[in-house]
Amino acid sequence: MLRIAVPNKGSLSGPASAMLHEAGYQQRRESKELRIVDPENEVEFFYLRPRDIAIYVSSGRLDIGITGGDLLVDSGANAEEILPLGFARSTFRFAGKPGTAAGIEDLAGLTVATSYEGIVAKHLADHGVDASVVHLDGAVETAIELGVAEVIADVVETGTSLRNAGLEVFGEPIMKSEAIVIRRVGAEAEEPKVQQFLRRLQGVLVARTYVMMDYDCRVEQLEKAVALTPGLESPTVSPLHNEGWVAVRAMVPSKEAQRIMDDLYDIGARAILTTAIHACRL
Ligand SMILES: Nc1ncnc2c1ncn2[C@@H]1O[C@H](COP(=O)(O)OP(=O)(O)OP(=O)(O)O)[C@@H](O)[C@H]1O
Ligand SMILES: O=P(O)(O)OC[C@H]1O[C@H](OP(=O)(O)OP(=O)(O)O)[C@H](O)[C@@H]1O
Ligand SMILES: [Mg+2]
Repeated sequence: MLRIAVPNKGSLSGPASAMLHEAGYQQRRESKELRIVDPENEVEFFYLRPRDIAIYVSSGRLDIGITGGDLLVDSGANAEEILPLGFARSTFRFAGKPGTAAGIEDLAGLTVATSYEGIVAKHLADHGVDASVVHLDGAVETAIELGVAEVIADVVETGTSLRNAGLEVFGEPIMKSEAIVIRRVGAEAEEPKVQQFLRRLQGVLVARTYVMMDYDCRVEQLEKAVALTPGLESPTVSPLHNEGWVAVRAMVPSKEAQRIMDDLYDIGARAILTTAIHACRL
């Protein structure tokens, strides 16, 4: 049975469970459940603190985990990313009161408050900057106002939390992060159950980012049309009853669907339809 760690709280928890559900796995019904077995799919899910997931996975007792890229780096655990999941996207940045610092080189002798001590200490060391790091569990934006630190390093998504605290980011982003699937470094890469799990999640990612597009066009316009809708491998082209016309079917990125429909219309394609993809295996 495949043993998988899933975040039990925070920003990663809801989207991770939703994605697993979409991939056909049973998920817990109540937020207090710590583990559930999905016998049909031969998978056991363990609901753990996002911060602890890389540690469990690196121990080898759990096969796979879903966590944040930043949390993996912060943990220093012997685990690696095997699939990016496209949600919980954020950057990790330094911030302070306006005028405090312009870049990492200005941090020498200052104190940085963060919940991600592993990332920050390594980043400072890599840049040869001698600053102190104080660990706080959360709400680090308040640390400056309360005199615990001059600077913070934290997750930034919209920047609202920083603005509300009167703080500004400075310097280069320390890292980018998103939700990822991780495995222990050195684990058997070709394990069929793991591969099947990854294919299912990839299917969800594709179904979320692509739509199916169908249209009719004149044979003379086919080359131009196919250039607009190359599909993942190659589009399906079928003859129509009316001579000189073909029907074309291809997957296109959902974000570009409207523009592609306009462009197809302009070259004479008609009956242009898009339909949602509910699931897929590439
Ligand atoms: N506002 C946000 N937008 C996007 N991703 C976020 C946001 N806040 C945290 N994350 C991501 O979620 C992960 C942090 O998980 P965590 O469970 O600590 O979230 P949390 O919401 O801060 O919960 P907690 O209350 O335990 O601090 C990290 O990978 C981080 O990049
Ligand atoms: O840029 P924003 O969109 O404002 O998002 C970033 C904020 O979200 C997270 O906080 P969270 O709500 O998890 O609280 P915490 O600090 O207690 O972890 C993070 O620590 C930042 O404070
Ligand atoms: Mg948090």
